[in-house]
Amino acid sequence: MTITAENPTQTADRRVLSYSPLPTPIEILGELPLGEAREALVERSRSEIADVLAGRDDRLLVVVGPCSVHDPAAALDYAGRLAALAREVSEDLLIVMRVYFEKPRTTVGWKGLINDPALDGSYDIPRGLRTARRLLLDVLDLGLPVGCEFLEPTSPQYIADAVSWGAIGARTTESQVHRQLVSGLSMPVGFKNGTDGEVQVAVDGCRSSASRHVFFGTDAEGRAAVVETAGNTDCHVILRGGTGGPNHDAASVASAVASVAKVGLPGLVMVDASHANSGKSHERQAEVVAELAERIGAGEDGISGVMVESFLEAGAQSVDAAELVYGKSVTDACIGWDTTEEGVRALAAGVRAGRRG
Ligand SMILES: O=C[C@H](O)[C@H](O)COP(=O)(O)O
Ligand SMILES: C=C(OP(=O)(O)O)C(=O)O
Repeated sequence: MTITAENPTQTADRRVLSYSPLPTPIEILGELPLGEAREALVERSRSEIADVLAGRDDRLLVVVGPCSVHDPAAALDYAGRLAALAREVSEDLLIVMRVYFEKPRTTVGWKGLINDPALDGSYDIPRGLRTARRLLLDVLDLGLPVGCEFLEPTSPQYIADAVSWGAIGARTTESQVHRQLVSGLSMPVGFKNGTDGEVQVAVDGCRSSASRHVFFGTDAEGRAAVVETAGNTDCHVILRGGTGGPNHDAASVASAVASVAKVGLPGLVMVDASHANSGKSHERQAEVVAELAERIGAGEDGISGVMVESFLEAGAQSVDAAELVYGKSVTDACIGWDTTEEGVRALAAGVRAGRRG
């Protein structure tokens, strides 16, 4: 039998339907360059975020924005409002916009704007990469740093230069592939606790990613490559609750802080007000944000950051709806803009009160 690229062997790829080439990272970066002004913002904000996460800056990091981006225009509209709010509270809060393009699913579902930008199963990933990168540049132009979850091991090659903070989700926090990836990322990265509520896997993720790793990857030309990384020492834990219930309460935070401190990490964690900490209810999420603001104001230490899922409209809608409501999440329910302003201002007031106390 003749060995060809289309038919390299009889026994492999029996379930692969097709391969189609992606543009290389260098092509996309060349089409949509970061440029000096945005680069300066990314550099500055990464270092400010690292300072907050290590307790060298007494502000609170707030990663806030839609559960997922499905409509770049609505995301940019949101970014314009958030940029103004971020300026208003900048003495107390360091605001990073959640601009999530990759969605890890419990089973199956829409996997985000990069995977399926038309939301219709056409999976135009090259278009998704370009749309995502364009949006990142546009958000940076508003003066707002951006946070993304990294899911596909090669996607950071196309966008990570524009990202100031990264996340590894609950479903991948225990994955060696993702820990290796983080070890080479240039920005601070948060590891979520596992979906079962286990915090140690996130602590282990931080420890693993702080190390040098050698692994399979791709280079900027899109070639398969051996990647060697130096390790990322700016990693932290995110408490998102689990199947056993929430873990945003003071006792859970103190216990997580003890776990991170035990391995020599700064004794600080981020608390996700959404996901299993809100039972995916946006109404409950607003209450969790208010509770966290109150506790920070009362002098509780240990919380360096808060994550909030927020969009223009409250709630969520099905991605399959015939007509989508503008500015409403197609994944998890988000708090709406008015509630977001209230919550962010409450967190800022909490930080001020905590400093006085
Ligand atoms: O943040 C988003 C979701 O919680 C996550 O992607 C899992 O979603 P699913 O359980 O609807 O698949
Ligand atoms: C998927 C997310 O969260 P988690 O990994 O905590 O479920 C998310 O933050 O979008």
